[in-house]
Amino acid sequence: MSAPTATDWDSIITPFYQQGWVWLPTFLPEPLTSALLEDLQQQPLRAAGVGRQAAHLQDQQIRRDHTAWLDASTPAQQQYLALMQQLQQVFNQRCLLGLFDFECHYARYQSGDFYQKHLDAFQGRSNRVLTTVTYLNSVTEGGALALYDEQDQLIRQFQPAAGGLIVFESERFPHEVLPASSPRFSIAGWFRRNNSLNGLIDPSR
Ligand SMILES: O=C(O)CCC(=O)C(=O)O
Ligand SMILES: [Fe+2]
Repeated sequence: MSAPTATDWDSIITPFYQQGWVWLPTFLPEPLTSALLEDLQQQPLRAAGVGRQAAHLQDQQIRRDHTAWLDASTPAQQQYLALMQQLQQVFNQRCLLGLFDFECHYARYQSGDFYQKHLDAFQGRSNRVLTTVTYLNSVTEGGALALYDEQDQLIRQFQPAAGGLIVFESERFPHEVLPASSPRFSIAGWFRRNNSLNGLIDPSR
């Protein structure tokens, strides 16, 4: 697997610095995208929860995807996590974000599945700094990611493209997954800061 060159990192950092998000339709090399998709299909996926306390039925009104956390247990996962570690270093060196670690899960949306508009982090209540979503297959209809600004105005809808990556500031951009009309596979992840949360447990898992 070849990592992006120095100039490629520029094409990530410059737009991110200007707008707080960046969309890279061809981030992952094709062999790694296929290996990850195959790996996802071996994993026991479970109905995703929104919060620890939320009841399952309530969760289902908000999101319908099935997920499995990556734990570096396969070569594909190791390669992906190594690449994201490089990305973490670049963000830390160039944007001084103080990112401390990365967690991510596979997600499968089947036809009709969605994730209602939400923020991945609430100010002061989470140590999630950056959200990343890597798409493992291309979807031509339905299943777009809609990204909104701080005034709740639509910025853009992104149609999942195999190997594509979006990165955005977790506290700043509400977003939603529009109902899928065919299977949609991705890896959603979060770069985190090592905050002390005054006894609050980070609500990520
Ligand atoms: O899959 C996507 O495009 C976004 C998923 C998402 O918002 C999340 O898992 O928090
Ligand atoms: Fe999200």
